[in-house]
Amino acid sequence: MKISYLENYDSLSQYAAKLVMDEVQLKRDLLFCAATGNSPTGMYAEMAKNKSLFDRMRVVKMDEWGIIPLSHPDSCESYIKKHVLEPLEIPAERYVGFDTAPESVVAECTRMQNFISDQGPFDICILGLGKNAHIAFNEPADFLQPYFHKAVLAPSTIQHDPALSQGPEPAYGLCVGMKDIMQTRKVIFLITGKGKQEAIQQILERKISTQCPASFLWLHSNVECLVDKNSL
Ligand SMILES: O=C(O)[C@H](O)[C@@H](O)[C@H](O)[C@H](O)COP(=O)(O)O
Repeated sequence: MKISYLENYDSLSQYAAKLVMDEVQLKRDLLFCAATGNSPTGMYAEMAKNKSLFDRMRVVKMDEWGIIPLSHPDSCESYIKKHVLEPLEIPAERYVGFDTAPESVVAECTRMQNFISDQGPFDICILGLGKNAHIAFNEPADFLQPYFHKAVLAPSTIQHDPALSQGPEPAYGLCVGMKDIMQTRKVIFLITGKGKQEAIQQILERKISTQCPASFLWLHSNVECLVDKNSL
C-alpha cells in the first residue's frame, strides 16, 4: 500500500481524481466500483470537470443500505446519481446498481456476484474508511465475506446515516465482498473525515486482522492510500 499524506480535503480530492483520470486514459471502458459517503464526493466533482474522459467508463455501485427505498435522498443510489452518474453523464446501460430492499436479498447478491464474475475484476475501486476501520460494509468481525453479501451493520455505521438510525426496522447493508476488492486492479483508498484516528492507527500498525478490515489492503499490490492530514 502506497500512502500519501495530503494537506487537506481539496488536495486529496484533486490527487485522487488525477489517479482515476490517468487510468481511464489508458482504458476508456474501465469498470469503476464507486463508494458513496463524504470521502469521494470532492473527487467525483473533480472528475466531472473532465467528464468527456468518462464517455465509456462503466460504473458499479459498491454498496447500499438495506431498508430505505431506492429513491430516498439518503440511499447510496441517490448519492451515485447526484455525484457520479449525472455529472459524468453515465447512461443507464453503463451503470450497474442493485435494489435497497430486494424481495430476495440472496437473489440480489447472487445477481451482483454473477455480474462481477462475468465482467470483473474491477479496474478501479474507490474506498473510504469507516470510523471502525470498515471498507465498504465489510465490518470488523471474526470473519470477513469474500463475495457480495448482506452485511450486518455496526452501530457506528448506522449512526453515520440519520435515515437508518431513525428507521423502524433493523438496518442491514448489501455490499461487495473482500475478494472482489482484493482482485481489483487498482484500489484508491481515501482517508478523510473526523473520528478516524483510531482506525488509521490500526492500519498503520500493519497487522492484518478481520477486526480491521482495511488492514487487508496491505495484502493488495496496487493500493494508493491518500490520507487527509486533517484526519490525523
Ligand atoms: O459509504 C460507502 O459507500 C462505504 O460503504 C463506506 O465504507 C464509507 O466509505 C465509509 O463509511 C466512510 O464514510 P465517509 O466517507 O462518509 O467518511
